[in-house]
Amino acid sequence: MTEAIQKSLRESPIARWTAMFVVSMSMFGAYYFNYAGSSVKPILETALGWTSNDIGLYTGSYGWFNVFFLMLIFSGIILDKLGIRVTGLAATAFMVVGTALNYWAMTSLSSAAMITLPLFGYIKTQVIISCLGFAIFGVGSEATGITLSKAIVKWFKGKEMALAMGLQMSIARLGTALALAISLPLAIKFSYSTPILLAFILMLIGLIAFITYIVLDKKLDASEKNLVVEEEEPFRIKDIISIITNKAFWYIAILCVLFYGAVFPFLYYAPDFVINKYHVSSQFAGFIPMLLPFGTIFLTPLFGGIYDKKGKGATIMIVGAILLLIVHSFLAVPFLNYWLFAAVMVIILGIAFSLVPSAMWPSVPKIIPEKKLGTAYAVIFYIQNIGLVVIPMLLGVVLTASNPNVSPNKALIKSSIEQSFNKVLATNQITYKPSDLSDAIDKTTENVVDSIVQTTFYTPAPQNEVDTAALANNIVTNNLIAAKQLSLNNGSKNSLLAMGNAFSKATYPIIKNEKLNITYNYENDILLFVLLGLLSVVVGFLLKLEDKKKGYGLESPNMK
Ligand SMILES: NCCCC[C@H](NC(=O)[C@@H](N)CCCCN)C(=O)O
Repeated sequence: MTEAIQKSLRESPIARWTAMFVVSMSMFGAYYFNYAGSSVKPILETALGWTSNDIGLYTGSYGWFNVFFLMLIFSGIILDKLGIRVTGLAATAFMVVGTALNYWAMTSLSSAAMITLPLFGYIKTQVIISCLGFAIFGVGSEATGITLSKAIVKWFKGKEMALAMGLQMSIARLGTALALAISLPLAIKFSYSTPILLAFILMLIGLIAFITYIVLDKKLDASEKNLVVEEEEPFRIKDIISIITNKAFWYIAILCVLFYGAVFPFLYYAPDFVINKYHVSSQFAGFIPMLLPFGTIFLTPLFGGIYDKKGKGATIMIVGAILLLIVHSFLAVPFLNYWLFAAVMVIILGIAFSLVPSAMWPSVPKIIPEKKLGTAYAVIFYIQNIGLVVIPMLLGVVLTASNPNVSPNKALIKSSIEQSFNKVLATNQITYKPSDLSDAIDKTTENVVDSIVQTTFYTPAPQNEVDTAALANNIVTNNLIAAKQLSLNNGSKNSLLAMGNAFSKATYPIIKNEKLNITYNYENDILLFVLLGLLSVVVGFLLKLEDKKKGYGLESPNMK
C-alpha cells in the first residue's frame, strides 16, 4: 500500500482549504439574496406598487417553511441520515428553484392581478408567488448553512476548524456586503429585477460549486477507505433525545437566539435610530450600521484562529456577550447623542458579532458527536429563526406603545379613505354590499397607515408630529384621480378591494412627498436589547460552568 493511499485527504492543507472555499461559494449567493430584496425596497414600491405590508410579508416569508412546517428540523435529520452530498445538492437546488420562481413572479406576473387566499385574504398574486419563491429559497439557504457546518467539521476536526468556520462566515458576509453596496444602484441603473437576476446567477454558481465539492468529498472518503477510522453508529431518530437533553447544547441554542436577536433586529432599526437619537441626516443613516458587517469580514476568522490555537471558546463568547451588553447600555444613555459615538458603538458591536459566532459554531462539535451534528445545528438554527421572527415583532409593539403621539391618526385616514370610496361609488352609481365596502376600507386604511409608519423609518425629519390632516386631504384628492384611472365598473368585493389597492398605491408618492416630521423615541426598544445582552452574559457563564463540570473542552484549543 502506498503512502498516498494511507493518508487522508484532510491531511493536505491545499485540499481542505480548497474544499472550504468551494463549499462556501453557495453561502455567498445565499447571503447576497437574503439582503438584496430589502435593499431595493423603494424601487419595488414605485416600480411594482408593492406596499410596506407586501414587502414585510415578502421579507418574513424566508422563514415560513423552515419555522411553520419544521423544514429546518427535517433538513437536519436528512443531513444526518443521508449525508452531506445529497443534502447539500438538494439544498443548493432548492435555492436555485426558489430564486427562479421569485424572479419569474416579479418579472412575468402582472402587478395588478389579485387573489383571495385563506390566511392572507386579498393579496397580489405577484407578491404571494414571490413569497413562495423566497420561502423555498429560505429552506435551501438554511439547509445549506447546516450542511456547510458539517462539511467543515468533517475536513477540519482537530485542525483549524474555527478559522475555517470564520472564513466561511466571512465569505457569506461578503455576499451581504455586495447586496448592501450594489443592489440599489443596479436596480436604479437597469431594472428593479436586475439584483434578483444576479441572485439567480449566484445561486447557479453556488450549485456548480457544490457539485465540485461533491467530487472533493468523494475523494476524501476514498482516501480514508483503507484507514483505520473510528466507525460511528449511524444516526437514529432517537438520537434527537440525547441532543435535546444536553444542557450545554441548550445554553448554546439560547445564547444564539439572544445574541443574534440583539444584533440582526437592531441592524433593521438602526438607520432610523441614528436619525432620531444622533441626528444623522437620512442620507447617511445607512452608513453607520453598515460598519458592522464589514468589520466582521476580517475579525471573525481572526478570532476563530485564536480559538483554534489558544482555546478559551466559552470565554470568547462571554467577552462578546459583555461587549454586546456594554454597547446597548451606552446606546440607551439619553445624553450621549453624538453621531461619532454611535459609529464607535457599532464598531464595538461588530467586534462582539465576530467574537461570539467565531466561538459558538465551532463549539457545537465539542458537545455533540459528528453523526448528530446536522440535527443539532438545525435545532439551533430553528430556535434562532423563531427568535428572529418574534423579537422584531416585539420591538415594533414596544416602539408603537412608547410613541403614542407620533403614530399616524388612523381615524382621520380611515374617514378620508371612506370619503374617497363613497365619492367614486356615488359618481359611478355602483351598487355594492356594505360589508364588502367596509372590508375594503379597513384593508386600505391598514395599508396606508403601514406605509406611513414604514416610510417614516427611512425619511423622517426632526421634532414635529405627523401632519395627518394635510395628508388625509391629499389622499382624498389623489385617490379620486387613481380611481378614475381604474375604470371601476362593478361593486363586487374584489373590485372594491382593487380600488383600495389603487388608493394605497396612489398614496405612496404622497406620503413620500409629505416630509412627515416624526421623532421616534427608541429608549424602550434599546432597553429590550440591553435585557437580551444581559441574559446573553448570564447564559455565557452558565455554559462555561457546564463545560467545566462535564469537560467538553470548550476552553481547550481545537488544533491537536
Ligand atoms: N457554521 C455556522 C455558520 C452560521 C452563521 C450564522 N448564520 C445563521 O445563523 C443562519 N441561520 C442565518 C440567519 C440569517 C437570517 N437572515 C451567521 O452568523 O450568519
